[in-house]
Amino acid sequence: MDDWSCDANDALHITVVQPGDTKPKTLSTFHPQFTYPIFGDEEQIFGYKGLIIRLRFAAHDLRPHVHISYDDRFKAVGDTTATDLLGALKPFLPQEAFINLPEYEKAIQEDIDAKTFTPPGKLVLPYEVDGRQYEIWAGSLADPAVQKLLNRAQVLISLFIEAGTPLETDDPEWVLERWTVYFVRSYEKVAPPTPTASSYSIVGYATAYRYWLYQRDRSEPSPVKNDPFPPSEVKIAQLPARLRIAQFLILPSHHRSGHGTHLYTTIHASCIADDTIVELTVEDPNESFDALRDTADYCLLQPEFLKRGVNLNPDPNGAYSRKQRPKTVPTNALIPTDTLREIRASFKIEATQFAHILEMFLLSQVPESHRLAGGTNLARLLIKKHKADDANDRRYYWWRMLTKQRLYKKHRELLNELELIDRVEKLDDTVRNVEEGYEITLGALKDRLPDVSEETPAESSGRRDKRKLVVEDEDDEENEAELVKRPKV
Ligand SMILES: CC(=O)SCCNC(=O)CCNC(=O)[C@H](O)C(C)(C)COP(=O)(O)OP(=O)(O)OC[C@H]1O[C@@H](n2cnc3c(N)ncnc32)[C@H](O)[C@@H]1OP(=O)(O)O
Repeated sequence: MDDWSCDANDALHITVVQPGDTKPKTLSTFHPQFTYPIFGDEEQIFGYKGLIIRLRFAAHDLRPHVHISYDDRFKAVGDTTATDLLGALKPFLPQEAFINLPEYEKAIQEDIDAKTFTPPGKLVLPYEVDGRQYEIWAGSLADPAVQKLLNRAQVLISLFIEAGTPLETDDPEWVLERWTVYFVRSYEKVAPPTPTASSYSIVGYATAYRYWLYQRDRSEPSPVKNDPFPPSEVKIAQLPARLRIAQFLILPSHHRSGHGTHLYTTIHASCIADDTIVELTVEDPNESFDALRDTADYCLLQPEFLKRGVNLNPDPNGAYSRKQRPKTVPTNALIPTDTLREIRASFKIEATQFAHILEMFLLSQVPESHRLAGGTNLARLLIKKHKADDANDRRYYWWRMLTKQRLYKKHRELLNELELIDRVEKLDDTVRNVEEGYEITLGALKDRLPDVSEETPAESSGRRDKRKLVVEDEDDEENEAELVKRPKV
């Protein structure tokens, strides 16, 4: 029976086409990353030999088509039958994808609107990569032209984003506006292959929606009303909101050329320019998106941190000269918390993401020879702690304490279920994993940014306020088990 089974990811070919001299020509072909939403968890198709499911998209307007071919098909034996391919594909593709191939090819070759096609919405950013021109356009999902394109593109979400789900595009207009589905697509402007062809070709797209930010003035009594929602005088799209990136996709043929970064920074720039948006968030980012976002946010924030002299104070509240280590992590004396709050608010970066970028930056300010990556003697540091002779060793000590403080606060419930010794060990392992993840990102950024890690750190502003709580104490500096490698913690 195995002979009749094949890997669904291999069988599915996604092809981007343009009109050619006599019939459509292929611009790029690639396989999906996931087919489990369509063909089940095993991602296997039963009952075909030499199966090819070709999913074509017109390069400019994504007109879709699916074509199935195979050498042989399993003849049913009892209840055992070949996978119903059309039945599996139909819920994921627009009806228009199921016309016959000659009809589709004719539509591509003779598309009289192609020449004048421009992506719906507004041009937000033209840019160039390796001498080729690209553009990012943005439009509201309430625009029917945007809806049409999104409906055609959405199958790609199931095929490339784990647990990604298509958006509902037939919601009432006020919902579509609320999601302000801030929709960004990136198009490559290519020389048209025929006089009537479009010069646009898709590279990727992203959607983002406005998440209403509840800000109640607690001095006012709460007015409970039973009026219809939304009230007619309220424009949902103008209420204070977080912008949340929901789907984000660059086609495999264009990976690692900076398009994802252009798309992300364009969305981020639009947030900064929009007074109604308070911060940018991301829905369930995966590891590669996190890598992209970390590098992009770091490039954005690093110059600001340097300009504002952000660094760790190696001697908070004179701790170095005292015998007793402070009982709590003296956050306000270690880092300029007011300045950082201001930077975070003006760059509209979500709190945990900001903490990651800040930790990464503060780590980079400790010369590498004083960090784990440079082989620093951690055992000795854990004995000397805040009294280490070298200011950079103390800076690194306090970096670990600050990072542990955040991790402890975030995972307090989980950690408090553990015995003290296990808790300490777990936290220590976690901070180590976080540090390793930061070192990977800092390494990836080396070519893009000037290396500032060996610079003399500025002394802190010496604020004295204390903050409650923190990591247990850290005679416990033996830390903890895992909360995962390269964890987003
Ligand atoms: C909210 C969500 O939708 S989460 C889901 C995100 N989307 C997907 O996973 C769909 C499939 N994948 C993709 O669409 C793309 O791989 C993306 C969007 C994740 C990345 O897009 P790209 O255009 O390749 O990113 P870009 O070229 O701008 O990369 C910028 C940096 O991010 C990091 N990066 C990007 N992709 C990866 C990866 N797969 N692994 C590790 N690091 C990565 C690298 O540091 C890279 O810089 P470098 O190439 O100089 O090393």
